[in-house]
Amino acid sequence: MIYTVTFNPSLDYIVSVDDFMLGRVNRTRTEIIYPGGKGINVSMVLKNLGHDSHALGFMAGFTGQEIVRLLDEWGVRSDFIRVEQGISRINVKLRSNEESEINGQGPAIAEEHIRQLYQQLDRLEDGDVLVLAGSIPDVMPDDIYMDIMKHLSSKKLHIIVDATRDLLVNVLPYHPFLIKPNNHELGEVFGVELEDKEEVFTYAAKLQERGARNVLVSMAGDGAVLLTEDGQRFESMPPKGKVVNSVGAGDSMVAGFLAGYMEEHDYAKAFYMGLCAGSASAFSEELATRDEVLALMHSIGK
Ligand SMILES: Nc1ncnc2c1ncn2[C@@H]1O[C@H](COP(=O)(O)OP(=O)(O)OP(=O)(O)O)[C@@H](O)[C@H]1O
Ligand SMILES: O=P(O)(O)OC[C@@]1(O)O[C@H](CO)[C@@H](O)[C@@H]1O
Repeated sequence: MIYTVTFNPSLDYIVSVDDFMLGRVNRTRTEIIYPGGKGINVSMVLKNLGHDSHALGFMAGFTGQEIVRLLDEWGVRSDFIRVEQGISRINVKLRSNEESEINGQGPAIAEEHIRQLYQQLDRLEDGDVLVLAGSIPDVMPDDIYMDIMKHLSSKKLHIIVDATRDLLVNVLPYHPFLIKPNNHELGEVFGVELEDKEEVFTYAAKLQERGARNVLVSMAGDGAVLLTEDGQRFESMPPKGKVVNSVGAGDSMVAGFLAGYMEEHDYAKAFYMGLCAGSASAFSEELATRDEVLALMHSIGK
């Protein structure tokens, strides 16, 4: 079974505004609400790709209830731990001449809630996949993903981590199966700005030296690169298309990679399916569907 954990789910309020102006009353042209948070997006795209998963994490208040309801409607099984205080975030995604985002902090999670998560994770079995994705509420220590990996280290799991800075770096000694920073997040770890693919490979290799098994680095409109544990290197520009809504493109890439890997245990298939799932989400209002992903793979000869 695949499990995703989203510590900090959200309702994504995606609005488009023509010529947004700071300091003025702006009116939306379109508005839509989706359940969000990185692990949740991974679960939703996996569902679209034909793979069931179990979404775990924490939720609070009326927004939390709505996230669970929307996931249920999507056909994603979830078992979120309810936090009594505060509400799950509403993250604002503004589409105008540029894309801007305001992401909330999320409710505080108490020791007791973490204990409940550990109880759920103790049910994982050898061969299961665990996706730890997204930010954690501000008040939490940034070694929580590491602690979870340490706790589960006696099991043979495939653990995927999509996080930034210390939250990501701390897990490396526990050999995550896959990490997926974007090029800016990878650069941030080393205090450099990375645009060029060769440089990205160099720094991805440094994360492998520190313990990551496979390193997938997304580069938005410039595609992605992958360094595998068996020494293969893949790089590609994305398929062609018009960007409509890139929220969740990175999560779609993680879901596509996972689906491709599970279907054929082949890194090439995983890489291209990840790449095209990212682009398919970026090219449509909603998250990628299987047909869209396969059509884009076909368009690049994969
Ligand atoms: N403008 C674009 N054109 C084509 N493909 C894109 C574009 N933006 C994203 N993608 C696809 O999605 C993948 C992931 O995108 P990106 O690098 O933006 O991830 P991310 O920064 O983790 O995104 P997010 O945090 O919004 O989920 C890219 O590698 C690419 O395949
Ligand atoms: O604040 P975080 O946890 O880093 O990111 C949260 C978020 O921006 O990530 C998803 C897109 O990747 C959105 O659904 C969600 O709003």
